[in-house]
Amino acid sequence: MQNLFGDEEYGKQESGKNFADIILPVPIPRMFTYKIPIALAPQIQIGARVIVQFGRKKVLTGIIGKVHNKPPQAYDAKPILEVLDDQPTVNPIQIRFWVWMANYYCCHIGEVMHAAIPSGLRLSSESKIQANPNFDRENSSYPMDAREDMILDALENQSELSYEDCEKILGIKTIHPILKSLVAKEAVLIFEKVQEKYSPKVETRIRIVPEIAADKKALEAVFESLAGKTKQESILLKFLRDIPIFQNLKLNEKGIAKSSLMEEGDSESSLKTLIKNGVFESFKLVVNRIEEAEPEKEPAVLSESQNQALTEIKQHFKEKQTVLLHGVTGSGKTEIYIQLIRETLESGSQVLLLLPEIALTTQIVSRLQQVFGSQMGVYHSKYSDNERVEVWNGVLSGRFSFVVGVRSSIFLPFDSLGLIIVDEEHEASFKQFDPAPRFQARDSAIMLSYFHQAKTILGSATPSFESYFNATQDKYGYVQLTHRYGDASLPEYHLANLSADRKKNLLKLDSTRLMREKIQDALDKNEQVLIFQNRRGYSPYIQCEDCGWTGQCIQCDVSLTYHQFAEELRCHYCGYKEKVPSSCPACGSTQLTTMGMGTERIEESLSLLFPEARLGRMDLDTTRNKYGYQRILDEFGAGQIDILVGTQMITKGLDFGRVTVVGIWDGDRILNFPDFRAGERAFQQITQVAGRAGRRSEKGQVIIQSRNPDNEVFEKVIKGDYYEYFRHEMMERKSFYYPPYVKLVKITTRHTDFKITEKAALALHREMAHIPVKKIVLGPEKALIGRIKNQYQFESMIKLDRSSNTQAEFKTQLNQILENLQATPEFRSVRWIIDVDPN
Ligand SMILES: Nc1ncnc2c1ncn2[C@@H]1O[C@H](COP(=O)(O)OP(=O)(O)OP(=O)(O)O)[C@@H](O)[C@H]1O
Ligand SMILES: [Zn+2]
Repeated sequence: MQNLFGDEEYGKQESGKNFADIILPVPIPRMFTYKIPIALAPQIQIGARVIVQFGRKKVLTGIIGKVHNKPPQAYDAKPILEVLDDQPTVNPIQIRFWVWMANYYCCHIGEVMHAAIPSGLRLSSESKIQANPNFDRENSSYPMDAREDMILDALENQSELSYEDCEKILGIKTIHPILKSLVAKEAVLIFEKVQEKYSPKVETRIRIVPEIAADKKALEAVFESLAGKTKQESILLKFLRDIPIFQNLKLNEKGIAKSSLMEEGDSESSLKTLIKNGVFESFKLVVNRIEEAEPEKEPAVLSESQNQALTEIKQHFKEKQTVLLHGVTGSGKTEIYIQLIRETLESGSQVLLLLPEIALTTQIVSRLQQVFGSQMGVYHSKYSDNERVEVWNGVLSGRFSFVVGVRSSIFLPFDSLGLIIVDEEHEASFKQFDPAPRFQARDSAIMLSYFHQAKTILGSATPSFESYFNATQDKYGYVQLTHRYGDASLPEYHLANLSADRKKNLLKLDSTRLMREKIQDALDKNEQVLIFQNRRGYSPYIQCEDCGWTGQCIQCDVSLTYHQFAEELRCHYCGYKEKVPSSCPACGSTQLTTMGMGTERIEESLSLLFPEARLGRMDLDTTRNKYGYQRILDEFGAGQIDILVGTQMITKGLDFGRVTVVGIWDGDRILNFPDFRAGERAFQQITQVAGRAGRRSEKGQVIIQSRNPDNEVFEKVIKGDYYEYFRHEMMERKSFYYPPYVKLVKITTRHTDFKITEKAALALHREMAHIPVKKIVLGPEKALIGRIKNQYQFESMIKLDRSSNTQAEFKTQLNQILENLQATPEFRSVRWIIDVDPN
C-alpha cells in the first residue's frame, strides 16, 4: 500500500533547520510551527516534548513532529521555550503514523495524540514549578535578582505554581527567562503535573537473611532454636515451601510478598520476632502489576495442512506485505500464528497480535502465555491506566517484544515491528466509533506495518468482504485452511421453522420442538449448549395492551429496554433508566406486557423448559467488572454450566470441546442490520457462532430458529459457500456503489435545536457540492435515531471514487468547509462528526 496522505517529511530530521512543527493537545486541525532558538537546537529531536506558548496566555506541552526551514505564512512563529526530554517520548514512526491517521480519518492530530498516549503519560496542558528540594536558599552561591526572589518567596508558601501564577506574582508576561534562570541555578524544578499519575506498585516483601539462607548449618540452627515456638516455626516452614531456596538459592533474593506469607491466623508478632532475631528481613520492592509467567509449554506440532499453510504464507510474504489467512472455524489458525510469532521474535523483531475484544482474549491469551511467557505483554480495554503505562514502558524497555492487545495497542511505542497479526479481522469492533480518531484498527495496522516495513496477517473464518476483495485483486496473498484440526468436522445445520411450529401448537416459550429436542439430547449426553441471541436485557420493550403505549427514552428517539432483574426500563444508547411503571402512564391501564426477547428472558425460559440444567448468561450486564468474562468462561470450561446464553460475546473464538449444540434463538433478527453490510454480517455471525459447536470429535449441531427459513443467507451459510455468497453480494455492491467499489464518508451534524441542525446540514451539502472530485452525495437525512442525548442528528453519506487523490482532495476541502461553517456565528455550537469508512 502506498503512503496515502502521510507527508514523508514527518518523522525525519536533518540538522541546520530552524523551525519545528509541534503537536499540541488542543482542538486545532494541524500542527503549529515554532522557531528553534539557537541555544535549544542541539536538544531538538523528533518526538521530544517541548514547552511552547500558545495564544496569548497559555503555555502548553507539545511534541515535536517535524523540523524544517519553512516559516509559517499566516502568523509569526514564536520560539520554543524549553525542551523537556533527553530521550524522545514517542518515536518517529509513531509520529508518521499519527499524521497519517489524522489525515486519513479527518481528525485533529491532537486527538490522535490523546488516544495514543495512556493518560498516565499524557502531556499536561500546563507545566508546574516547584522548589528544588536539594536547593539551600541561604547558602546558595548564585545571587538571585528581585524577581527570582519573588518566585522563591511564593514557593515557600505554596508547594507548586503554574505559569499563570508566576505571571500574576511578577505582573509581567515574559516569565520564561526568569524561570529558566531559576532552573539553571537549581533553585526550582519544572515538572509535568500529570506525570505523577503513574505510580509504581511497591510491595513489602520478606526474605531470609542472606547469610543464613546461604548456609545450611545456620538454618538448621535456626530451626533448633525455634523448637516449641510453633507459630514462628510454621511461618518459616511456609516460607520454605513457597520459596524452595534449597533448590534455587536465588529465589531468596526476591523473597515473598508479606501478604502472601501471612495467612489467616498467622500472628504478626511472630513474624516481627523472626525479623528482630535476624532470621527474616523485610524490604520494599517495586513490582510489576502485570504478573510474570514463565513459558510452560512447547508449541504444538503442526498438522500437514497447517504446515502447508505456513509455507504458503511465507511464500507470499516474499512479494506481498499482507496475507489473508482464511481458515474455517476450528482449523487451528492460532498454532500457525504461534509459529510465525516465534520466528519473528527470534529474528529480533517485535510482534503485535490484535484481537477484537477482551471476551475473546482470555482463552487465546492464556494459550499464548503458555508458549511465550513473560516476553508477552497484554493490553486490554479493562486495564487500569497504570497497567497500560506498564505495558507502554515494557515495550520501550524491551521487556515485551510481543504484545497481544485490543485496537488501541497499535499506538504502543514499537520501534521495529516485524509482524502484525489481526485475528478475527472481520470483526466490526476493530472500528472505533467514538471519540475521534474514528479509526479502523485493521486498516490502520496495515498502514503501521507499512511504516515498519513489516508483514501483516489477517486471519478469519469469515473474512470481511473488503479483505477478501483485496485478495481476489491480488493485493493480498491468500491462504486457505478448509478443514478443522484433528478429527473434528464442521457442524451440521438445522433450520427450525417458528411459524410452522406455532400453527401446529408446538411452540413453547418461543422454542421450537427441534430446538428443545437437540438441547435435551446434549444434556442427556452430558454435553454443553450455547444459545445465541443478539439482544441483552429481558425484552426489547414494554407495551400497553390497551393503548399501545411503549416506554421511550426522554433524551433519545428510541424505546426503552425492559430489564427484569433490576425492574427497570433502560436506554441502551445513553444509559437513562426509570422504574417499570405499574400502570400505563398514557391511559392508566394495568395491562402492560413485554414484547420480544432478550438474553435475560431466554435464560428464564430455558430454566422453565430444562429445570434440571445449570444455566449461565454472558452479556454486557453480567460482565461489567474486570474479571466477569473470565469467571463465566472458567465455570463453563469446568463444566459447571450446561447451557450458556449470550450475546455476540459468545460467538467469538471460544474453544470448548464439550459444546456440541449451538442454538440461534432468533435467526431473523440477525438479518436485520440496517445497512449494506446486512448480508455479510449475517453470514459472518451465523458461521462464527455455529463454529463453536463440535470442535473435537463429536459432530456439532446448529439449530437456527426462523420465521422465514427460506432466506438465501441461511442457505449459503449452511452450504458453507462463502465464495458464492461473496460474488452475489459484490454484484449488488458494484451496481449500487458500495464498498469496496467506493469509499464511504459519513458526516453527522448535531445540535440541540432541530431547526439549526437541519439548516447546518443543508449548508454543508451546498458547500460539498462544489468539491470537484468524483463523488455521490446522499442526504442530509434525519438519522435512524433522530435524537441521542437531546442532540438532533442529520446524516450525510458521501461515496467517493477509490483513488487516493480523490480522497485526499475531498478530505482537505471538507476540512476547510467545516472550518468555515464553524466560524459562522449561527453554527458555532453545531458539532460535525466525520466518520471515514464507517461500519
Ligand atoms: N497442531 C495442533 N496440535 C494440537 N492441537 C491443535 C493443533 N492445531 C489446533 N489445535 C487445537 O484445535 C482447536 C482449534 O484451534 P484454534 O482455536 O486455533 O482454531 P481457530 O482456527 O482459531 O478457530 P476459530 O476461527 O473458530 O477461532 C484448539 O483446541 C487447538 O488447541
Ligand atoms: Zn437515551
